[in-house]
Amino acid sequence: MSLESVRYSRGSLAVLNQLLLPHESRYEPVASVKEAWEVIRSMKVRGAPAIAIVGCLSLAVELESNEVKEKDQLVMFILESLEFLVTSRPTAVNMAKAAEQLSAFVHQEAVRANATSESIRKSVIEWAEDLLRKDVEDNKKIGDCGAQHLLQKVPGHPITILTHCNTGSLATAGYGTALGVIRSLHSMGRLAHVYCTETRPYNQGARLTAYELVYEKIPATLIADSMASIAMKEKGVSAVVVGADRVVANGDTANKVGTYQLAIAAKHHGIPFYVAAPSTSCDLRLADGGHIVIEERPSQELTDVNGKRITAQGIGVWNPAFDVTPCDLITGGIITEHGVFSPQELQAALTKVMKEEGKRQKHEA
Ligand SMILES: CSC[C@H]1O[C@H](OP(=O)(O)O)[C@H](O)[C@@H]1O
Repeated sequence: MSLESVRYSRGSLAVLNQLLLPHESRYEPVASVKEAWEVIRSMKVRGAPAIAIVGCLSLAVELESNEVKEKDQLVMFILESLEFLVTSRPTAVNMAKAAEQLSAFVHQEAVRANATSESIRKSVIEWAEDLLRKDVEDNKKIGDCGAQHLLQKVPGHPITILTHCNTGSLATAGYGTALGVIRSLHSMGRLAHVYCTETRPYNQGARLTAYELVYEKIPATLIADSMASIAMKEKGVSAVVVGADRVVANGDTANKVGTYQLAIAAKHHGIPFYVAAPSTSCDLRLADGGHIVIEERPSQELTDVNGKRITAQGIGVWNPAFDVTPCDLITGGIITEHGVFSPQELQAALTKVMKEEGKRQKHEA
């Protein structure tokens, strides 16, 4: 069994088919951008960071294996491929952000003196490989920084966490975001227990998070989504920590559907509510959550269980894959690889980091 969402070496990419977990651990090859689009759309691969990583690595694999194109043709192929990958799923920002950054990078590379098809092809492959490496580094920083923050701010140790959906190694390149905080607390010996919600209708919690927690022998209990409020009331939950698909400028956060009601329940019980997200999941171009496109998925995900219909024909179905938690309900803060910020602090903090990063890159160029 494995917890790696992707297996990559230059010229070769395989993804763990998460639709089969926890019963079967099957890696499926992805040899092209088109195949990546399919595995993302079908949710064989899911999770905001993992979507961007698989998308960009699929381009790298296709560039590695195809004959080298003429320079202008190559640039056009790369730009069109990235544009296509962004259409696979609209709510998580990571793929769109990576596509925008990689497109700008390709334009820069293409106008360098002595730029060739080969130099462009190689630099794009290396960019995609850097994304994979950096995600694991970011997640470990999120985990440790979030754990330290919780130990300082949250009363009552060891700590009990309630989390939603799957934000672990199966949603990222490894370690995870909210589940990264849980991993870090566990490795410090300061985690009492985890309550993970089943997360209907895809069951990321029941099928994926429970699998990760059992795999690493982290003490945890699975609850139905409907049990979250009573768990907060009766199970000594110290904090709620969830992931994110898109955190916008004012701190409003799109995450798996059901997150919004967890934040409302946490507020009612006086339990701090945290979002754990890398800066790659932050979109400062959107002022507030009202601008986030919410993906609606096929009705069969609600009407069927294991391929068998459980509801009457003719019933209407609404299946939004995400909801938006307003920033005022994110009472604990937003845990990033750069530190923990209140929703009000986030935009200035990330803008400062981006400026410093820009200066560093200019200095290195
Ligand atoms: C590491 S954040 C993962 C994030 O993505 C999940 O959505 P999906 O399973 O539909 O891709 C969920 O919202 C998680 O919080």
